[in-house]
Amino acid sequence: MQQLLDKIHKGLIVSCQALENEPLHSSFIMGRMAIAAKEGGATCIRANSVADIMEIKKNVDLPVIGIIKQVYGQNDVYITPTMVEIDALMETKADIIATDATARIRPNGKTLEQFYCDIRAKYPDVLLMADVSTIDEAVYADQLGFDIVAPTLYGYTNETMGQKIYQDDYAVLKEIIKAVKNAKVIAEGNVITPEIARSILDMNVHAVVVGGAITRPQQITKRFVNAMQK
Ligand SMILES: CC(=O)N[C@H](C=O)[C@@H](O)[C@H](O)[C@H](O)COP(=O)(O)O
Repeated sequence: MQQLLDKIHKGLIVSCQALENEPLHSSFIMGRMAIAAKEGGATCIRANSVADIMEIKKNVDLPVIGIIKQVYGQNDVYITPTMVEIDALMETKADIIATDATARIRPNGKTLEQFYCDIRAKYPDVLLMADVSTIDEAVYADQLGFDIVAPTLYGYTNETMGQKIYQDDYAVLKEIIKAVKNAKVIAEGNVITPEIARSILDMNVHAVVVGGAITRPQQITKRFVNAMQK
């Protein structure tokens, strides 16, 4: 466990994800993305779905943070929301499992605390990453016993919609780093330039996750087009 955390310390984690509605949706392509990330120096991959994780593990020997994005009806919790997705991720031998750790009630009516206890009862040793959206949620996830806390959902909940990690001189991230006592803090979400990644690394985070700015060409293209139209 500690060995794995050491391995990813201060490194770049590349999120290789493309949902059904995205142009690169394909496990084959995500596997190639992971190879490219490794060639570039990434220390870890974050990936969504059993198929993508299996393909990525076939192609690279880097640790993988596994998630399953699954929407249940009208419920807003979609990152590894229930035990069904945890069980499936355990089968893939994902090295770390990430889940929504916001204060929202989960699809099956469970609170985060109930869900956390269920996971720990069944898989006591799994490395768990909490995807949170606020400072309070980061503190709570740390108190529950999550190994890693990340502001992945900052900007994606009703309370935080549209906020970006780099705004206000990284105020929210800085507060999370200060408030979290035991878990490792990993920066994730809207790290869109190497300069932002560098600034964040200097703030005593364990590692940095970059997704779209590396693996979503539609986002990269848009950023160029927007800049050129100014
Ligand atoms: C909010 C949500 O569902 N985030 C997802 C979580 O896994 C991914 O779609 C993001 O790409 C990932 O968090 C990395 O962030 P960014 O792509 O901004 O570097």
